[in-house]
Amino acid sequence: MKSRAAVAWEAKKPLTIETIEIGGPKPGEVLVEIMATGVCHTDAYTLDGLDSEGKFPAILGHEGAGIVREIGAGVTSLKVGDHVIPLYTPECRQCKTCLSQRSNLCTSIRATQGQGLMPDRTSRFSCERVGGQGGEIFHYMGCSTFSNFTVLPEIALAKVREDAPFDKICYIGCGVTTGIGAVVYTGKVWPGANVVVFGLGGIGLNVIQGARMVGADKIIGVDINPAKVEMARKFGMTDFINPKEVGNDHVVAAIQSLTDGGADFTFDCTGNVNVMRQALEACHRGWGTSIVIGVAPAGAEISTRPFQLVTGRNWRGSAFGGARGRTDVPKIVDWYMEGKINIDDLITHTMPLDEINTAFDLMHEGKSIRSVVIY
Ligand SMILES: NC(=O)c1ccc[n+]([C@@H]2O[C@H](COP(=O)([O-])OP(=O)(O)OC[C@H]3O[C@@H](n4cnc5c(N)ncnc54)[C@H](O)[C@@H]3O)[C@@H](O)[C@H]2O)c1
Ligand SMILES: [Zn+2]
Ligand SMILES: [Zn+2]
Repeated sequence: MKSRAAVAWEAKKPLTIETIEIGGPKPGEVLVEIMATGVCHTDAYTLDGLDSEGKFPAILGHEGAGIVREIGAGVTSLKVGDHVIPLYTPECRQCKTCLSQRSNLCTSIRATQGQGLMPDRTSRFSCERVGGQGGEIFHYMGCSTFSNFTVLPEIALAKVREDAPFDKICYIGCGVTTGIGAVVYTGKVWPGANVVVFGLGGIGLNVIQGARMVGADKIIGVDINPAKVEMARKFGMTDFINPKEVGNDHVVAAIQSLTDGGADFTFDCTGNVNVMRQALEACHRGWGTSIVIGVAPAGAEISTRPFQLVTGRNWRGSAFGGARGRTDVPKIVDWYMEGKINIDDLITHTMPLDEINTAFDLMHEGKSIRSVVIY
């Protein structure tokens, strides 16, 4: 069948809208009509050529929501008409990691997903404009939500309730779950905890509302851009520190004085390795935990004095918020529908597929929190 898609032909070039050919779902696969997709920093990172594994031509996009239109042989957990959110972190419930219940990093299709291919090592996408054999276009993060129709393995789709609006819940496919999940699943933040969030962009705001949802006491935001304060307060931030005002060397001391010695939990949502160090050192001696969410530039390294760890601080990371996609994503959709979390105010821009390059411009100019393409 044919589909409209935004194709990334090479790094640092705008996407172009093409009519592509899609192969039907093979055994264990599902054809999904994407109804809406967010545009995330990770898409921009790959399009900017910063992702060493990035492959071109590709159909980017990993933050979608849509409807099952066709199922391949052997698919049992989904049927035509189901509403779904694609998962770049699948949940097979059979691999060593899934069975361990200790991590969400399912390994079942990791190798082929990283190569831009389906589990049988082929692509379902092709386009006449591509030269070479078959005219193949690569998949991206196993999702490729910048195509109106896409094919995913059954284990990479979360089935969600049908009354939830696609143009909002698509954001649960990455940003919302990354931030809220880091609080709920990775950190297991307790009621009354003091929490510090470094970086008040889309991810940081979701950490803040996750902390509020679980009943954190102080929720301290740290950002070099004071324009972020108003929105952060709306989402639950109680205190704000601007490193440019207190002095970068005094950020840790400022946090210690607000939290009676150090935070129970800190979250890096900047991707800056110097900030990651501050976030660790701002943790309370004996038990404080710092969780790295931000993605650092290729080759960057973190450092601190080992004494920080000897004296009981914990340094952890979180991918996709530690959420097990098929199990936890439907619950997060419920939290949205029940009014426990706010997604509407984070979606600052919407546009049709033809204007998808505008979403990247708005992101680079810092004008959007999240742009959503509606098909
Ligand atoms: N781990 C995951 O699964 C995952 C998933 C999605 C995104 N991410 C990463 O999360 C990070 C945040 O994403 P986002 O969409 O919120 O980005 P964003 O650019 O919208 O927000 C970053 C914020 O950090 C602030 N900031 C920058 N330097 C700072 C500093 N030195 N001190 C304090 N604040 C500073 C900026 O002013 C901005 O408000 C990115 O690195 C992104 O790649 C991780
Ligand atoms: Zn993302
Ligand atoms: Zn698995």
